[in-house]
Amino acid sequence: MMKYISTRGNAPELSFEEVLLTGLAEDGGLYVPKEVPHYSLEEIASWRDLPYTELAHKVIYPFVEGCVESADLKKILDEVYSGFGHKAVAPLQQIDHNEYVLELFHGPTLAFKDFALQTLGRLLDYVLERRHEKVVIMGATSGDTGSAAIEGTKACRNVDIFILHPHEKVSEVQRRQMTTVKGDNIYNIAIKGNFDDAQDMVKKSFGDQSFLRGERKLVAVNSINWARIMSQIVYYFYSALNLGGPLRPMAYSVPTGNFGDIFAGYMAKKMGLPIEQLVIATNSNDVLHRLMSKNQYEVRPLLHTITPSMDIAVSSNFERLLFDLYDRDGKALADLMARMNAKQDIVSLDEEKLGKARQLFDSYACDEASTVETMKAVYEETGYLLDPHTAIGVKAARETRRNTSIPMITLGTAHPVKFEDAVKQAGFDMPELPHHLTDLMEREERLHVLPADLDVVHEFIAENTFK
Ligand SMILES: Cc1ncc(COP(=O)(O)O)c(C=O)c1O
Ligand SMILES: N[C@@H](CCOP(=O)(O)O)C(=O)O
Repeated sequence: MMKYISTRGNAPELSFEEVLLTGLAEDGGLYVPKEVPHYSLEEIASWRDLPYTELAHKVIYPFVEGCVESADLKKILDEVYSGFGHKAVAPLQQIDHNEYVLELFHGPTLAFKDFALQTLGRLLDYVLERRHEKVVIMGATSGDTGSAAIEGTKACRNVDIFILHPHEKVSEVQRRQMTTVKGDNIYNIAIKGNFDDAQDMVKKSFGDQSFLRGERKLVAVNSINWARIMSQIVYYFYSALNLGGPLRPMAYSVPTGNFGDIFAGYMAKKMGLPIEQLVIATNSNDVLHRLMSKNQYEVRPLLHTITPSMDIAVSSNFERLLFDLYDRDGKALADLMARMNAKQDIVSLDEEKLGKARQLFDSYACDEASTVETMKAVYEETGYLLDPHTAIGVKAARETRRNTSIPMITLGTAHPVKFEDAVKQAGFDMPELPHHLTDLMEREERLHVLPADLDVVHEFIAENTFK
């Protein structure tokens, strides 16, 4: 059975089931697998003809073995991916010679989050029914995680879900995708603050769960929950196998905020998939690009951009990478994280560790003008409209590419229909909403605007959970 350990080295080892039912570790760290499964090129090559769902089972099962029966996992994955709007689940779109966009927006909420959150919702139901327990979910969103988490868990009988988004800082489609879902167990909280405030409140809540009166566990739906990362690894294998991998290497450019999606790519590489290049593509909230290029970690005030989902300053999953860079030394990492989280000083990494990071990753920060230019350029070249987050990935791919004979795959993280401001700025008409969302703009909304005050939020959650 797979065991999970905390990046800060001072929390109990957990099983998958326990990791699924938590968020941060007791010591404030993030859970990672104690040992990562590794596959030979021959073994990976033998998965070449598998449809997405079967490949997902191959990749995910070792992480959940002992907690989820193989046949039950198969049933869950069949259900999840048969609900996607494209038969290939994650199709590749070619935009130039050896250059591709991996379309990850064919799930119900039109962003890559559906891959993991549809699965996570069903896994939660599976274990909570067995345990006869109810939980409270608290999630922070800069636009996409929220709706995907609500869609993924709305049918769960044993869950109350509270999603915090930054008030007036997500797109209208994103907000409506969250606030129009009907359900007595769904609560949308618009925080008068930014995404980092919301994420900070969620993280602090794991440290002190007294507001749940010892009656409920708190569960995370953000990528601090390992179950999110696990499902996101699959599409790296799927896309590589579709382009001749693992017998030839691939390069990936990943629009990055919380570092979850690109960390999944790093995991795929650790598991044996030949990945030659991983590009961290950021918007003007470029804390990771500044760290990678100048060795200066400095959290600056958050900027509100036309790529709201990437408006994130504290990139949670980077800690999981640092844990590996610091040779899985929990004590060293706890010290480093204390300095990084103090936000008073500019923190530098040990040069040798930074060197390792630079071997693994390139980085690029794309401003709004270049984002819009890239949307226009790719449309002119191919007739294909990118969402602005994906455009950042494409721009970063083109600026940092090391070897043009290796396929470069940008993760297409969302559908452009979610981002009217960017689409209009680039001079395009809005694409139509897909069939299941055609009346989205007429549906009734439900949300609660609250100050960015943790006590007020806890009071609201307790009031509604125990009413
Ligand atoms: C559309 C879109 N692109 C990119 C990202 C960044 O992904 P990550 O936070 O996993 O780095 C997000 C949000 O997380 C997103 O919603
Ligand atoms: N970009 C996300 C922010 C949260 O990231 P997560 O992957 O950790 O859930 C969003 O759109 O909500």
